[in-house]
Amino acid sequence: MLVWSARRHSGASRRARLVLAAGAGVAAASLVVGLVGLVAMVPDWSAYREQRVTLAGVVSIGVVLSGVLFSVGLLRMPGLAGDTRTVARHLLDAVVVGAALWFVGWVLLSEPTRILGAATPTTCTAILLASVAVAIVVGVAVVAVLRTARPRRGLILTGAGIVTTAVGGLGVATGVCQPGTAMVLASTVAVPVGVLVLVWAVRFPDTPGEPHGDVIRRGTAYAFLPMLGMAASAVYHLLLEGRFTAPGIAAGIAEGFALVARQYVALLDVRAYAHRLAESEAHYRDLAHTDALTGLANRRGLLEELRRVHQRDVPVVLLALDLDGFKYVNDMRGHDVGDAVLGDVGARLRQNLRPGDLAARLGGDEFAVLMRTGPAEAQRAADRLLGVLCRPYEQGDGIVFLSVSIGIARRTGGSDVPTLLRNADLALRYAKQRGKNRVEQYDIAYDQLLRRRTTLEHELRGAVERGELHLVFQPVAEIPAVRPVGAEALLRWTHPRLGKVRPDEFIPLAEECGMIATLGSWVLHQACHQLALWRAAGHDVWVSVNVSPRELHAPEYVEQVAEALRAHRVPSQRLVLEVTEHTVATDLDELIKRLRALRAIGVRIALDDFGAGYSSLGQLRHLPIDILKIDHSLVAEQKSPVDGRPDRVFAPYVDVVMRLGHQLGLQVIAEGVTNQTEMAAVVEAGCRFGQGQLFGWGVPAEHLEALLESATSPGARAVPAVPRQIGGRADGGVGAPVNRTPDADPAQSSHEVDQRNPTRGDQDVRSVDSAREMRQA
Ligand SMILES: Nc1nc2c(ncn2[C@@H]2O[C@H](COP(=O)(O)OP(=O)(O)OP(=O)(O)O)[C@@H](O)[C@H]2O)c(=O)[nH]1
Repeated sequence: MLVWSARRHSGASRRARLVLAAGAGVAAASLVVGLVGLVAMVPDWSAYREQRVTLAGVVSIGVVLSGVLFSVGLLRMPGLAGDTRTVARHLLDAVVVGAALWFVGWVLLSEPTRILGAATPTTCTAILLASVAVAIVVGVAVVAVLRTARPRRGLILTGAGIVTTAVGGLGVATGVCQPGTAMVLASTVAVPVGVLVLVWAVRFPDTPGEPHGDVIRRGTAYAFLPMLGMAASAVYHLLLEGRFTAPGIAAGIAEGFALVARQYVALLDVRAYAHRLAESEAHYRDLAHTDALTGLANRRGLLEELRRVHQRDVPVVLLALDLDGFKYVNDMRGHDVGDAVLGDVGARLRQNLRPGDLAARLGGDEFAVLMRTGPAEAQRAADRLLGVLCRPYEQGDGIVFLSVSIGIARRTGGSDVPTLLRNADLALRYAKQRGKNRVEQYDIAYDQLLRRRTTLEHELRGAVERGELHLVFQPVAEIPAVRPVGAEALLRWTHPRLGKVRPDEFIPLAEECGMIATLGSWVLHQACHQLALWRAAGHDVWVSVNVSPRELHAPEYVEQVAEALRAHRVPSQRLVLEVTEHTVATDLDELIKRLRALRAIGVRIALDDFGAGYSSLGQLRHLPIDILKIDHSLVAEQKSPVDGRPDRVFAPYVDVVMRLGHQLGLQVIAEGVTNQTEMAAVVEAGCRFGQGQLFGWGVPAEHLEALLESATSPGARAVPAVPRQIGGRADGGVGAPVNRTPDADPAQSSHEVDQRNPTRGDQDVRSVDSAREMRQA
């Protein structure tokens, strides 16, 4: 039956059940032998003393054999069976339990307790062996049940069946030795009951379980129970003045050895566990120091290596690398291609390392190479890496072209790890600033430069709220009458600690750090506010404001301008927005769209710095503008090519631009007019408006108002030329390109401006009211 039921299982489970079936078969056979003997001897049972001893021996052998098979079968059950050490562990546990049980049994059966009294089988020594086998079987069953994960109903039943069968077998062997037949008869019932329970247990599914278990979760506290049982029964035995004979001592020795062996196996388990722990720790440490995408070290790995080399007295150079424009690879080709390129970069770095150097990916498209060498060799290595990393990257559906910027910093006397990292990063930033695709060595001068930039960027963020910004206005004059008709609003920043900050320093910075829109909006409102005040005072003037490419790029800019005009109630024609040729060069279609929208609300558009070199004449034809401002470089005084006389009026480019402007229906303003000769030249070329040193620098609003008043008062004279101030001027219009006026001077104080303030003149001054009037003029 058992064999048949075992076939319902497969693999290890089937094999285990077949062994159990063999055990049950042997147990049944010994039962049959016992019964046959019983039947043969029962008429004169007590007379067959010797034959019964032999029969008890035969049955005991059957019990031992079936006990071994039961133990093996149980230990091979799924959920228990594992490697040799697992089996050894279970077996030793079973011996610990079994030896304790046997010892307790020995105490109870031996003198003086003798619970079986006269029925004690003292003559059949073979039973001793069977009892040991049964004790071990019970131990194995207890351990199997305790060690198997739930649900374990099937295993509990299997254990119960095995124990019942084994105990039944022992009962038969013991009963055969006794003068009466009661015990044999009672025990013969136990064996088939046990086998039936075994058959019943097969109906339950195999238990799952983890034979190896976790050394942390696997407890050995249960071992106290058998020890306590043993100790209590030993004390009890001593108290009754019992003697410890050889079997009792043997059981004690077996228990002791089993416990020691079990501890040894536990120690091996702990050692193996500690080894696994150390291995996984090393693995995770490696992972924690490795970049998953490239397999290079990550930032933590680099830092650890830096700290390590920092303790040694060797030359150390750190290369900081950053791919140029990498975000476009992601944007255009997708993140997967971006990842593949980063992987290739890692591989190229690895292939080009010198022995002992370390490459790392610090994150994103930032890499670093730590070299144990001097700066000259590092420079050569960096140049080589620049070439290697700039080679095309073949990526499935096409080639990716990239360049890289590299900063080099070397460890100097007292510099620590953070300083080395920071210096390499500064050198990298400098390489980026200087146009990318290049190598730069760290220099203290960049450091100061970048520190100042960082300070300025930080301070600029609160400059509007702290009221550190103000506008100055540079007059635009009608020429040759030299009558102010407009003013260009220029932004100035005076910081309480840093003093006056040059516009050509802070405006590009505002562009880069995304503050230009905030500054531009502030300038627009201030300029409109001032325009409203001047108009309320009866001055017929317009104001121009410089607009950055970034502002023009924003779709909401047109609405912002309209809102500013509404808020300050100024006619839109009085506002001129100056865009630079640089803006034109970036995104012409977008620019045209935005300029058209601005003109649609009545605002006039001036193209600043025309001729400085960005836009083509073809583009000019498409640009919806009203005013051309000729760059100062075209206005600058030139000698006549005919006779070389400096006093001879000659402005060929102004002449050309004037014709072009008039052809296109534009007004033209000559910028950077510094003296009478230049004014005469631009007037002769047909230009009627000028701006520059000759007509005044950027002055506070009240000074420009005084200028306007002087121009409109009866008997007013032409505005006198203003002497060039110390240090020149800075054209601080928002969005103005850097260094577009060589004579820039941000340090201009209101005091200086006061001194230069034009006196009221007697020139016949007319007002220019609108673009139409400008055109007529
Ligand atoms: N594919 C990929 N992209 C990443 C990963 N980590 C960061 N990035 C992207 O890498 C880009 C890094 O861009 P930046 O270095 O700021 O800019 P850049 O385009 O390289 O420009 P510059 O450095 O100024 O030349 C960003 O677009 C990030 O989103 C990554 O693991 N995989």
